[in-house]
Amino acid sequence: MNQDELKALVGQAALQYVVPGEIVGVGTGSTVNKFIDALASMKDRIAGAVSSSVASTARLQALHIRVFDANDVDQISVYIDGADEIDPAGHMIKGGGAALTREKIVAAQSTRFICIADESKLVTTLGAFPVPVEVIPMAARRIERQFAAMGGTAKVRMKDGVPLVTDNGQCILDVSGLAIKDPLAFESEVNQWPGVVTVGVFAHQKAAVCLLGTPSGVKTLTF
Ligand SMILES: O=C[C@H](O)[C@H](O)[C@H](O)COP(=O)(O)O
Repeated sequence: MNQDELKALVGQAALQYVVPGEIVGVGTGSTVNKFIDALASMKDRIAGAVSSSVASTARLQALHIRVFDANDVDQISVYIDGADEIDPAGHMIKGGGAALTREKIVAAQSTRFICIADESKLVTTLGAFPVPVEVIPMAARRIERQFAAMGGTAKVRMKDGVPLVTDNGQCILDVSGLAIKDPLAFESEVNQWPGVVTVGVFAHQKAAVCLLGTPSGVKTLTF
């Protein structure tokens, strides 16, 4: 099975966590796209979705799945999203698709985070994947220096030759060279730096379950 097929496998498997009659929280990315496509098969049995990005909203709406504004919804039972890395405790790095801020908002609004990923995303220690951090552009240089003091190298994410602009009108720093041994402490610290909108370490909103796509099928990890 190739990586795309593994993503489709977990996207389909995530349907078992969707609560009929309710609104489901929907993440962003290539694995979530598989979930959204699978969700279309039960669109008449759910109330709709709260989406974490412009891209996921467009895909949901194209499949005639109703998308609610997060402000119009109270608690969500289940949030389904992918990850760039997940550790054995369910802490994750997210934001490879630049959607980390809205993802963290919808995850915070949800009771259970169900992570869907192919097995390449499971790591012992977070940090081999550069940590995405959404920042206010005028603070980017200062935040780069703060990461340098920690031993990391931060680079502004580019798209088509110019700094990428997120759905929230901000930019992304990708920080390499960090081995994140204490994800909770790391997330708390970076969150306090002026100009940081969201750090792409999800330790306070970690996964409750991870559906991991492997060549021998879906492996379920619970945390
Ligand atoms: O901003 C994007 C998200 O955090 C994605 O969920 C993450 O990058 C994983 O994406 P993919 O499923 O495409 O590997």
